[in-house]
Amino acid sequence: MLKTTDLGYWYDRQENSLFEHVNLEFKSGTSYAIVGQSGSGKTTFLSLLAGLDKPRAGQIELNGEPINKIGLTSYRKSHVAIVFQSYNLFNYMSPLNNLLTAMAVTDSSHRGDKAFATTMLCKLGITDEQMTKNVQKLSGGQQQRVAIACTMVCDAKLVVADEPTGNLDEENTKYVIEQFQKIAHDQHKCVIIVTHESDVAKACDHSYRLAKHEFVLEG
Ligand SMILES: Nc1ncnc2c1ncn2[C@@H]1O[C@H](COP(=O)(O)OP(=O)(O)OP(=O)(O)O)[C@@H](O)[C@H]1O
Repeated sequence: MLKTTDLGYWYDRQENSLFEHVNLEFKSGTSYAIVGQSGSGKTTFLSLLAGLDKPRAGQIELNGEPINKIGLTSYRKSHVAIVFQSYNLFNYMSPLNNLLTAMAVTDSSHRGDKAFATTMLCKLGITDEQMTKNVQKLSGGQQQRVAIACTMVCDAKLVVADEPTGNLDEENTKYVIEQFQKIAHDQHKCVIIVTHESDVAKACDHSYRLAKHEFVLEG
């Protein structure tokens, strides 16, 4: 589904590149973890895959089409759903309205379908009462589940997450990872998660370590 060819990125000078000549493939229906030391370039790599930044070298293709040809704005809108460590929800809205907004701004095929949004929130353990109160009144784990539900109601086939369990306790981490696995396997999406947590990496179908400017498959 997603393919990088000779991908390279550096902030100041090419001699200080974070990575170069990265040739990887990410498939639908599969989850991937990206691990590596702090500062190695994991978030930067994820931001390229998400179309938030442009590579310095090489290219990224979605189903054979370079994403810069699709146009990064339209690529992000139609094909990518992002989950952040800090949830990034509209904090003046309810969980339900967050989902309805996500569906509207991404032109989801479920746009306006309140029943569908309710079902997805319910699947993620958000109660009827929690769905309609301000999202800030929910715990961190519950808010992250709402953020994940947002990716489930969008049509985007690529779901990228940057440290999605960074603020969560063990129980919520386990739950969140189970949901990402369901998104990959049941919704047949490609899920790519940057993480520092070995349990999260182990739960994914494949894990790449970014070390010494290269991505190495670990498991
Ligand atoms: N806008 C920027 N300008 C210059 N250097 C940057 C910028 N953003 C990040 N960097 C540097 O690029 C390197 C990689 O950063 P990145 O955030 O991708 O690493 P990471 O592996 O995700 O780190 P962490 O695990 O700590 O989140 C770091 O050394 C960082 O200081």
